[in-house]
Amino acid sequence: MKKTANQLLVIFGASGDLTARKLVPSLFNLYIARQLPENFVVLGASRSDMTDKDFRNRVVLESKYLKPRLEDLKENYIQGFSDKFFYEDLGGDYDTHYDRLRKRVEDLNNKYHTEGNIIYYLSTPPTLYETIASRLAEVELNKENLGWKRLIVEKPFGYSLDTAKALNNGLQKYFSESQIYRIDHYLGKETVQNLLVTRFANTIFEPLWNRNYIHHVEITNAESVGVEKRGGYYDKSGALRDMFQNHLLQIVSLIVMEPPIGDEPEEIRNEKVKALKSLRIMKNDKELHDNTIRAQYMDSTINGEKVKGYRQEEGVDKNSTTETYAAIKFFVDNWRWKDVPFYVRTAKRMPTKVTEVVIHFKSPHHHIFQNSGVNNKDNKLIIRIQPDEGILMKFGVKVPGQGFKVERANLDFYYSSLAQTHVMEAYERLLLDCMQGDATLYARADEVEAAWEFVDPILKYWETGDDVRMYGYAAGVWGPENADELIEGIGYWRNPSSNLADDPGYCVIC
Ligand SMILES: NC(=O)C1=CN([C@@H]2O[C@H](COP(=O)(O)OP(=O)(O)OC[C@H]3O[C@@H](n4cnc5c(N)ncnc54)[C@H](OP(=O)(O)O)[C@@H]3O)[C@@H](O)[C@H]2O)C=CC1
Ligand SMILES: O=C1O[C@H](COP(=O)(O)O)[C@@H](O)[C@H](O)[C@H]1O
Repeated sequence: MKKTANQLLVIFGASGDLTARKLVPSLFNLYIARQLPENFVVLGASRSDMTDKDFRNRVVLESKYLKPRLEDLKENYIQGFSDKFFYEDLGGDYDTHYDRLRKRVEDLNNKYHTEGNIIYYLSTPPTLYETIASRLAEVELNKENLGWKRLIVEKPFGYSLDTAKALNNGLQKYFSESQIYRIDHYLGKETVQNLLVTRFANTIFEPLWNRNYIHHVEITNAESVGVEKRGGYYDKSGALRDMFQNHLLQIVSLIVMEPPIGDEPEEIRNEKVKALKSLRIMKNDKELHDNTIRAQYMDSTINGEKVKGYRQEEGVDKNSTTETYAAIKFFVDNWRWKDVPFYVRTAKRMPTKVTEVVIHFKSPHHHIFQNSGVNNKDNKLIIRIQPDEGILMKFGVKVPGQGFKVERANLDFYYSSLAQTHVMEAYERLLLDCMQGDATLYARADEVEAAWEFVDPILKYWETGDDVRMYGYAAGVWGPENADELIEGIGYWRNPSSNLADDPGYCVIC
């Protein structure tokens, strides 16, 4: 196990949803698992007027989100954990009181022997990221003369290519790139990391992982929920910015990348950047029109319950043109992937919550048996990112009896079968990595910018292009019917609810 140095974690936006729902519960799990360093304290900072005691009550003692894996351990650990939390009020706009913050940091450091090592976690609205970095620098809280300093930056990282570049430049004025950790919680998921192991630790997959054997790649990210209480944020973002630009392109980069020399952070990140830079950028309206589909969910009844349409959600403009569904077809311009289409879709209000990667292999080039290679019976490798994390391989077997009738069989691996292995939550894993100075699972500046380069023309086209359509789909179905037209020659996306049948099983919107 790697060593974790003594340190202080300063959370900006400490009164917010993310702190309570994800960050503190993850720290609690690390605490119970004895993975926090011996000397470790948390200083929360935000606009709200709170004492240390109020903050402890809010995020620890009275929190409904602290649910350790072994519930009966909670009572034994919660008081000790809570004693590690402190709070500093930063006033109205995160712009002032940094002398006071510095004094508090120094006092905590001296009292709790955290050796000058500090992580600053920016969990505020993104408009404040640069302000906070600059104010920290003004009071020299970015200096590494005593202990290291790291800055974790939450998503969204920019709103477009230009704003992402501006943010990178802004932060890099005060913190060096090696100090900046851009979080993407999908990279903290075990199954996303396992993409690398599946590819590069098995001789049975990597030789086939190219245009000679792969027909197309399909990625689905579906959520059954709508925008819930985040309508205000989501309406300014949409599916492409919220999920595709970051989480899904990270998955794409792990599928597309060349083998890294080793498992050092920069070796892996260099290959991911190369992969993202090889995505073919769509240049003209025709390409953008033919290869992208956007849609919004409409009101519907799911399991007898009435469900609002997107435009009726709280915080959403009644005439909103923000997409809750995005499906994109694209190509990767390099030696390995030439002419292999990638199909990626992400959406809210789908029939189920699922994220999966499907590698569709080519048909055998000569069909000896009657029905091999027909009715979509080609080999598939299905990597289930969530839920039921695991890997499913579909291959042809002979149907018992006379003749050579081919049917498809499954080889199925579930992560849960590794019973004694505890799978860390994404935020737990990512926080621990940053505490240990491992940036492998964080996005680098050029990686984020390369992802925006690909997404920017699509966003611009959707915002201002001619003949751009916004389709509707009833909440609870697999998106608009015409999204199937994107998939040439196959005619429909895989139905991820079913591992056995590949029939579309779609509801068509009236
Ligand atoms: N919540 C989530 O599930 C996820 C959140 N994120 C990102 O994490 C960050 C934090 O998210 P979340 O906790 O949900 O956000 P919240 O809206 O809950 O706000 C976080 C903090 O920011 C402060 N704040 C809110 N609005 C303003 C403002 N206009 N000016 C100054 N301070 C403000 C609040 O301080 P106070 O209340 O004290 O005034 C609060 O402490 C965001 O960048 C978000 O995009 C990323 C992934 C998931
Ligand atoms: O970043 C985000 O991710 C969640 C989905 O995360 P998951 O781990 O539950 O798959 C999504 O709901 C949210 O809109 C987005 O901001």
